[in-house]
Amino acid sequence: MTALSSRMATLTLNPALDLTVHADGWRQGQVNSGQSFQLDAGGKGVNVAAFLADWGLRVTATGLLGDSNPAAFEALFRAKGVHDAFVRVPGATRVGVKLVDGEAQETTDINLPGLAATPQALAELGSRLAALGGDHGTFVLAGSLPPGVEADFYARLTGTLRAAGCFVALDTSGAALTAALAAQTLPDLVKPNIHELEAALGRSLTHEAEVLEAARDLLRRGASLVAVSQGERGALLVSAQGAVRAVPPRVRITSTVGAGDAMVAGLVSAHADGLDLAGAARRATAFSLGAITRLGAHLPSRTDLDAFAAQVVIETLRQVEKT
Ligand SMILES: Nc1ncnc2c1ncn2[C@@H]1O[C@H](COP(=O)(O)OP(=O)(O)O)[C@@H](O)[C@H]1O
Ligand SMILES: O=P(O)(O)OC[C@H]1O[C@](O)(COP(=O)(O)O)[C@@H](O)[C@@H]1O
Repeated sequence: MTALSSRMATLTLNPALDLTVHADGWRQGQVNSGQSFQLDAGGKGVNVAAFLADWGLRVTATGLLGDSNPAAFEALFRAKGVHDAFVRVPGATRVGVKLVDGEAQETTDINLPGLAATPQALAELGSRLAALGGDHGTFVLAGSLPPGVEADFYARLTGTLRAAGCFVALDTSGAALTAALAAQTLPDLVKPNIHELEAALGRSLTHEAEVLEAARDLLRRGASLVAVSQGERGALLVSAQGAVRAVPPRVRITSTVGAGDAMVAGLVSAHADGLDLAGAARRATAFSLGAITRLGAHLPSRTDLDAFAAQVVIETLRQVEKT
């Protein structure tokens, strides 16, 4: 097989067991009563793999997984038919706390650092990635880097994978995103949210024109699609075809956890299907709407996704050339 294979791989160096607590009207610094809780296997690449598998694609999930609490991940992979290529490492995968206030329609996330990666674990992961590179044409590199991993990990891996002819999508934050965006070889697809992009570039992007200019700069430097998500304001997508804003309809939110991961999965599936920019924006937003209207990384039926897609408003943005 060649790197043009349709198989996709997602990489999660820092998975998380997401503990969602529903506590309507909860107040910071007070004793609160909650209504319910749920524990889901998560982390960015895990979620992307789950969404892609729900869409019907063949997916391998790799990364580093604690060997003392892998059951929820293994059950998720079995249920979705995701090939489990995670390296097991000693210890427990972190828990991520997600506090949902259904009244205020607000989700508060507390993400922890995660298990430190040892040189041995990283070496084993390197071998596994090299093997996957032989028969996977698309790689999604997603999530924060755990302690023990250099900030330029994604930047270097992107260079290696793209040199091998793979399509690379990146969704990360902090120093890892800064390094990846400053690298010689950029990922094909980048999906930061607006706050992550501002932090990575070290400047605020208040006006749409500033976001567009930042995205176009990444295109000039080698990316083929930049999607900047902005929560309920939707997302701005920029490619060689132009720029669009995808505005979601108002929906009843169950939890916004996984909204961005679903968008990444939608964009990757749109790329695989050769959709144009507007089609990709519609598909990706429909995936996000599917994610925020349910708990865990599960897509609704194709009928429901089509209904969401039909409600997304695609605004074409004018190219404002600098004089
Ligand atoms: N409150 C919301 N209402 C409607 N759509 C939303 C809402 N929050 C997120 N989305 C959808 O999910 C996409 C990704 O959400 P965002 O919060 O920007 O990503 P991330 O999870 O990476 O921070 C948005 O572009 C939008 O389409
Ligand atoms: O790797 P990070 O940046 O710490 O994020 C981990 C968290 O992100 C999630 O993947 C959700 O991400 P999004 O809400 O951005 O889609 C959770 O499952 C997980 O707890």
